[in-house]
Amino acid sequence: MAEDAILGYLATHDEISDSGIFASQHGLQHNDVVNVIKSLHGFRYIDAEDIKRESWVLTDEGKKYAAEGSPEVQLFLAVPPEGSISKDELQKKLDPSVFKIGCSQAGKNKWVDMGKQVSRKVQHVEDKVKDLLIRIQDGQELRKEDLTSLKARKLIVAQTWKGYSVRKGPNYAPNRKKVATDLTRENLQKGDWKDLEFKEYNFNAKGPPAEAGHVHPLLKVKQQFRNIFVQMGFEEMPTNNYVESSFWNFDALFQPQQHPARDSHDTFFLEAPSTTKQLPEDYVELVKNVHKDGGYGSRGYNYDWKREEADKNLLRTHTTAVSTRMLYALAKESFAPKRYFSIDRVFRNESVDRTHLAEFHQIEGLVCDRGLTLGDLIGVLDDFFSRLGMSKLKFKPAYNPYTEPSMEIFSYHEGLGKWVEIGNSGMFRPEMLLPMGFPEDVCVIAWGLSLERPTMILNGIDNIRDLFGHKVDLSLIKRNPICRIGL
Ligand SMILES: N[C@@H](Cc1ccccc1)C(=O)O
Repeated sequence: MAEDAILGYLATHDEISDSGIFASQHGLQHNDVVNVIKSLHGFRYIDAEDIKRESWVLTDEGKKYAAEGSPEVQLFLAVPPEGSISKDELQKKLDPSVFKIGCSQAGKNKWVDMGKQVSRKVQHVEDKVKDLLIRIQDGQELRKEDLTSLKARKLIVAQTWKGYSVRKGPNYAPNRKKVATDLTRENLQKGDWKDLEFKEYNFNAKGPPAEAGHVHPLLKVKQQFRNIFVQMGFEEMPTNNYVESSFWNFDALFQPQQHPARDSHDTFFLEAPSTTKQLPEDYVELVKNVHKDGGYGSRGYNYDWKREEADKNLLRTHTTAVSTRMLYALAKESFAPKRYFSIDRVFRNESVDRTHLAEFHQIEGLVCDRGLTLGDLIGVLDDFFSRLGMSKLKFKPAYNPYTEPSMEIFSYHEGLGKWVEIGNSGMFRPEMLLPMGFPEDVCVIAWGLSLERPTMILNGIDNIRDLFGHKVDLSLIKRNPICRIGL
């Protein structure tokens, strides 16, 4: 509207001399007119020059007197027309500031006699100050000396008014050409892109301000787990790389090479580089022997262990590969009890559905000490999960190639009214620990769970794709302000 008015006016006039007057003549808001002027000026439709005017506005005190009368008149009216009033009486009738200012101004004006008793010297007064203030409110011009006295009494302040004078610019046209902001499929199909004028990028434009910091629920829950581990005296393990060799992911864990998990149906193998460059040769030899022939009181698997299988690179399928490397390093030092945890990404060649993704996060904890028992494992798990608010636990015997005994962990889900599997656990086998070089009486209890599952339960999410990956529900992130991460 303002744009049509400005361009239309310039079609028949040389100049808009004052944007403020133009706005009020055309029934427009001056702000809108200014915005349009800036935009048209940017595209050189018009030339614009700043104009400034000083104007006067009432201070809060000034506004009060314009409404209620000046203090001197309020004081005068409080003095009886005949006789007198004691100063104390008079003070009680007025506001403290009105009394103070009123006394001095009315005294100066010679309206009243000020002593212990106050009496009128004149019968009528005019409230000149109030009249002047009202005239300023109405936008009228005042004499210089009146302005000076109101300013001295801090009843008015100067305000600079800014506006523009406007003339036609080099690109002037009575209507602004519509500039395209996007190149659409239709533009390409119709071929009209050739005639389109595109809006230039504004690299100085600022994006909408973020309302607050937000954190992804997975990160938040990850931090909660971290806090629990740290409270229980666990140290975080370095989580290494996503690419791992089959050796560290499987062989070192006494997982036989024919195990179905080592199939490409279950595991992502790397094409390039397809094999690892380096393995600790002495240790590889010990691992090979325990698979083939056993030892350390074990009969082994009695199969033809192949180095090529161990060399194959893959995307690690569990964070137990992280624990394995850590334990191997630990076994080289003189023994001291340890508690470790890791939370990081793992990959499995699974078909993706509401509850499964091909990549997810695992949380893994382990305790390494002399003479640990299954009771210690159950006790640690009980402590760990009750800190998460899951105090009803059930354990079910299970099988893992690297743990014996092994237990699946179930928790009673009040909302669903049933037991749900929340993790897997066990005591690492001697076939895994002894080739690393641990003393025979050292035991390692360990457990692992997914990060996504408790996050989904805690956030009431029933489709994992809303939580993780390229289809993530962004409003979910917005509902998780960063201040609650508890860092
Ligand atoms: N690695 C197991 C979890 C686990 C960790 C440690 C001990 C036992 C089990 C899994 O991926 O499910």
